[in-house]
Amino acid sequence: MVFNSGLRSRRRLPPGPWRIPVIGNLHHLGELPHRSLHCLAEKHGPLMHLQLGQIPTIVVSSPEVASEIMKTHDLEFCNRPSTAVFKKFSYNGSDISLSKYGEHWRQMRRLGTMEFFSTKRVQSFRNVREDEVHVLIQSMRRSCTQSLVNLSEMFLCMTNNITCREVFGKRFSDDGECNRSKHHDLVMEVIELMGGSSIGNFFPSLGWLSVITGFQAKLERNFKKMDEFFEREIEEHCLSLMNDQGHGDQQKEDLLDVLLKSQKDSANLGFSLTRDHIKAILMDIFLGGTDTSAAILEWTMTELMKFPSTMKKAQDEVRGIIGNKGKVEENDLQQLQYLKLVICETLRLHCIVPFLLPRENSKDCKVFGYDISKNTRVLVNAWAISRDPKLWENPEVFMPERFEGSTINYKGQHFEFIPFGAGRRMCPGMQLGIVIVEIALANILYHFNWELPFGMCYEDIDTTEIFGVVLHKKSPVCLKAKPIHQILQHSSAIPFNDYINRISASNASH
Ligand code: HEM
Repeated sequence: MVFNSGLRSRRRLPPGPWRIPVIGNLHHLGELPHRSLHCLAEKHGPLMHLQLGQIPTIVVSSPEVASEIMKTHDLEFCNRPSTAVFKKFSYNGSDISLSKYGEHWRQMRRLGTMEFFSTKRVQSFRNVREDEVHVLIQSMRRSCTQSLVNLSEMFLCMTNNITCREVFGKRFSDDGECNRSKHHDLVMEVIELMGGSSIGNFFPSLGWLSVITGFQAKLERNFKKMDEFFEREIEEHCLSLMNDQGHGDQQKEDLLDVLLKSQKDSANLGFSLTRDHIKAILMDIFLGGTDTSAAILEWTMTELMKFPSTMKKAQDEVRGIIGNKGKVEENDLQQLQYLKLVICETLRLHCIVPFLLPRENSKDCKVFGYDISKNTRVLVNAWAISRDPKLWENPEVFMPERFEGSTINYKGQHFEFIPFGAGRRMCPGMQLGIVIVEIALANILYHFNWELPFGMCYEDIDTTEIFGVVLHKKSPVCLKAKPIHQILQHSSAIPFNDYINRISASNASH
């Protein structure tokens, strides 16, 4: 079924409109023919028109057009589309990430920027992150004696625990291990639903079919559980604030404390913050903060295992700088310049939010000479842009050195590399997410040597990507961990640096 393109033909969009048979592909965004989109982009240029069901959509695959959309015409293109799933989980557009552009979004984004994404706030959670990384390292130590370490699973648990502590001031898996809690599973189900696609996303007039397929019921069930979880925590926090057991100390405040205080202080805030607004922001933080950092860690370890000399260089750096201090702390991160390049390269090669979040234009406009009608959906294919051979030398190769001395960074100024998006709707949680990745990665490289499971060689490492809102690895990263300090204990006569050299040499000989 093909509908009117919605694009006026004064200058036709090459090569379109492409009509993707979405009916056969409704289950999951991951099944959208992403790789073929990449090929089409290569063949047909930087701007492609697709007709996804009833929704006119353009896919942007070049930095020039991305810059037109997210810089020159940012104001016209900074709306988010409204789908059934987005509406539900954003409490009808009450949040930051999925709300329509306008006064409400501006107020919420300002509140976020001032109160929870600021450098000061990010630093106030330093202890939380360092504690949870310590828990991660201890859990890895315990599990590595018996079996392979499932890093994918542990990274997710760690990021979920960090988010819970930042938001609610407590951990939900209280056994002191890096384990799953029931909230963890719930968050993962919701993220999957967000990445999935119901028929209503592409054929709004057929939205009722979601009831028959069971999608609607699943949506309602998960939303209800998440909402009940938030309600319980809000009630508990309100009670403790009423009893004046709120911490008072800004260093110890959790994000829900901050939101509840802002709600009380609505005169200063300039608008009234409702309970739905608060729950919508909590949803943003859970969905934005959990899966993304875990996926970056998962891909970084995969690439480091594929490139042992890069692994050695990163380990040498961290061990050389930290010496026998026993752990990496956040104060040390500034010195770990190579580690930062490694993370940049992971973000380039495995763009974690491959299509960014979808945008929509609020009025008719002209981009690169093409007329684009109001309400056209825009997907920026940041994944394809950061692997484009016209922009990157050997784009499929993991090579952190390419960023050495380069002015290109991920802060939204360089459109060939936009893993956090750009413009008004750029990710505000970048700092919060990156510091988790840095501190966790630095510590796992410092504390362990990593080996592939017995009988496996580097060519066997699976790098198949699963496309959802977040780009995951098809198979989990399971590795053999050799704790450095155990080796040290067994031969205490040899100085630490000799050990480091010896261990690094054994790593390099792989
Ligand atoms: C570290 C990994 C992360 C990555 C790769 C990432 C990526 C993104 C991307 C690509 C967007 C869409 C930008 C656009 O449309 O131009 C986005 C938006 C957003 N992210 Fe992140 N993000 C990360 C971490 C976080 C964290 C930790 C939080 C919150 C705790 C967060 C909260 C948000 C919010 C609220 C938005 C919506 C902004 C708006 O629409 O105004 N993100 N993120």
